[in-house]
Amino acid sequence: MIKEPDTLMLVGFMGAGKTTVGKEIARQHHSRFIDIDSEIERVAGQTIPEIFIERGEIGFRALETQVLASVQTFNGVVATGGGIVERPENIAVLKNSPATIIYLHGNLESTIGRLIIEGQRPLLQEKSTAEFFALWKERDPKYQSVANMTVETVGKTPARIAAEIIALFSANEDELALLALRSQIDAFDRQIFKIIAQRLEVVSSVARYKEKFGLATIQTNRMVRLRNDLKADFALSEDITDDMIDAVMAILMQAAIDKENRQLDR
Ligand SMILES: Nc1ncnc2c1ncn2[C@@H]1O[C@H](COP(=O)(O)OP(=O)(O)OP(=O)(O)O)[C@@H](O)[C@H]1O
Ligand SMILES: O=C(O)C1=C[C@@H](O)[C@@H](O)[C@H](O)C1
Ligand SMILES: [Mg+2]
Repeated sequence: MIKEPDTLMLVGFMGAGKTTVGKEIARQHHSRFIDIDSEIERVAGQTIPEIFIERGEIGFRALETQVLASVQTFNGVVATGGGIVERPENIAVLKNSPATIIYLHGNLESTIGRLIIEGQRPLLQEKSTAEFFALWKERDPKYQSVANMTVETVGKTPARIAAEIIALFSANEDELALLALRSQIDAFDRQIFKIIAQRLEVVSSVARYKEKFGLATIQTNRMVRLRNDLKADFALSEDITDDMIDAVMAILMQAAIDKENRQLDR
């Protein structure tokens, strides 16, 4: 299916990284890139916020449908706008498209965080958090329904996501389901290590506290209690065994002790 598509189209919620990752795929793969939002701005001679103000969302969606039709055989990477699945006629175009369509899946928390930093998206300004969440839930199955493959983006850099997508070009049809699952696993691994890094940041503050009050780095009672509490909390899980908790906590605690000792120069 994926084999070096003439047209690779990215869909997903606003802020999922379609523009950023699309440009990165084009850079790494030496292909061309087009962004439907930029094309709309070029055709209209206005920015997206201006189009929303002057023509309303309906006017914007009409332009979007027009531009979507014009990029169906674009030779390269196409980044769509987050609302490309809003109109049923666009969904029909995407379902019948000769393009290979990838859904860049993310999570609401990181997406909203990025969009707030950026501003710019009219729908973000006018919707409450609850409405935004509802929009997310409503669009997710629509992106799934038009995509040939879903790539999980949480915790991954744009360069990593781009490389993952390029690697799909040499995969055969049978491998795609497996690669979609691995895409999720790779995202979890990144999240796990990000949380470990955050845990170690807190360890730094603990070290400063211990220094201030002259406490020992190793608090044996707490280390034992921590493991026992975790074992109790995960007692019903078949996968998180006591042995696993002991092994993982041994690594985390050693990393914490090393960090505290480095920091306190002990
Ligand atoms: N994987 C990522 N990790 C960190 N930041 C990212 C990632 N992907 C995108 N970003 C950042 O998030 C912001 C939004 O990204 P981008 O504009 O590519 O989203 P989009 O999917 O094209 O959104 P829209 O549907 O509104 O066009 C940008 O500031 C970008 O740098
Ligand atoms: O999610 C949406 O509906 C939108 C996303 C952006 O890409 C722009 O197309 C516009 O801000 C609307
Ligand atoms: Mg974009």
